[in-house]
Amino acid sequence: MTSRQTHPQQNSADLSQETDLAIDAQNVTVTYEDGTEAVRGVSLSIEKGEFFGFLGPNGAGKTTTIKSLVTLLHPTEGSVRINGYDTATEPEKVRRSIGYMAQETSIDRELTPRENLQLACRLYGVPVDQREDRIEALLDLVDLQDVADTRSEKFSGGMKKRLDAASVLVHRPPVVFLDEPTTGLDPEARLRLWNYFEQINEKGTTVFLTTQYLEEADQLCDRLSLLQDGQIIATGSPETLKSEFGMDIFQITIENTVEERIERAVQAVRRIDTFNEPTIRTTEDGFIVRSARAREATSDLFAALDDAGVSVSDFDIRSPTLDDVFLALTDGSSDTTSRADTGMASLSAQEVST
Ligand SMILES: Nc1ncnc2c1ncn2[C@@H]1O[C@H](COP(=O)(O)OP(=O)(O)OP(=O)(O)O)[C@@H](O)[C@H]1O
Repeated sequence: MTSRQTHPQQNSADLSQETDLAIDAQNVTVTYEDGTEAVRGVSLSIEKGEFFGFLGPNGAGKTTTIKSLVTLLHPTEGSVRINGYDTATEPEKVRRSIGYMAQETSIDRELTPRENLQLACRLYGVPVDQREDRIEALLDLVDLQDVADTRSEKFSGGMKKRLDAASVLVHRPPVVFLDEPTTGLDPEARLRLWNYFEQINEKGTTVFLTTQYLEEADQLCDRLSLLQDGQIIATGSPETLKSEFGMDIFQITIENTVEERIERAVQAVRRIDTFNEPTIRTTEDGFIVRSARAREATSDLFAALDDAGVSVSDFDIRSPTLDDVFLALTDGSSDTTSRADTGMASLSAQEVST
């Protein structure tokens, strides 16, 4: 996690106007030519130094929003100011004051990491006398010193992403936009990238990160917004969202599992008043109860199961995760909905090397 303190000396002083907000978007709406309403009335007020997550399933509108913020797309409605600059009237100033890591890596595979960073320095107008030091520091940051002079063509997906991350930082932008930077990476590569993002944020850089990974947002972000169908459905710190929307989860495994016995157990649990409108979902070998009062109802639960003649072989009670928040908010807490139905990904999902 991060300090919200900004350290202006770390970033080029002329890249940001006097304002407390790094990102100030009001009522951004994007309708594509074919009529798709990809983003509908999104407003964001992100302070300098924040690590902000923008979270949503495939097609929720994350990339469209990020493109509106980095001047690659004109919103149909609404306004955006980045570092105090208006994206409609001062796009050049916005571009100079940001780093943007797109979903597709933009590195030149024919070039070595050092050459890629030299190229980025030229493109971003980094003063010639500062280039060498910055390149060395960035190669260190992303652990590519050992392969600094090797052509990047055969690099792993994680190495390419690290190089890409370094190349958007050469001009020390006060704000960086990262569009699903860890999608498709293996867990180790993902953890390394998280580490770099945390480091740049600790040095005062505002980070705007889109991700499908709830755990990623939970781990890194000071605050986050959940996006669904182009609209923000909740904003807050991971802790606030979990305490506001997540309910404790009680998972029960019962002995000698047969459908009839599970059903009998569920009926018994439904009659427990203490739970106060719980959501109950059956599993292969038992059931899961979601309730704001799961912990208080523990002894009632065991008594009810005992009365119903059902023996428990295992149980677990846990605090909600952001997955649970998302399920609750998207009305996915019904008996039949699983995480897969939300389209959100988990870090335990199949890893793919790019
Ligand atoms: N150029 C386009 N023309 C028409 N519709 C588009 C265009 N680009 C995206 N869309 C649609 O807009 C919606 C939002 O897409 P967007 O790529 O912003 O979502 P996303 O949350 O970034 O998803 P993903 O994680 O898959 O990249 C989707 O329905 C998508 O099909």
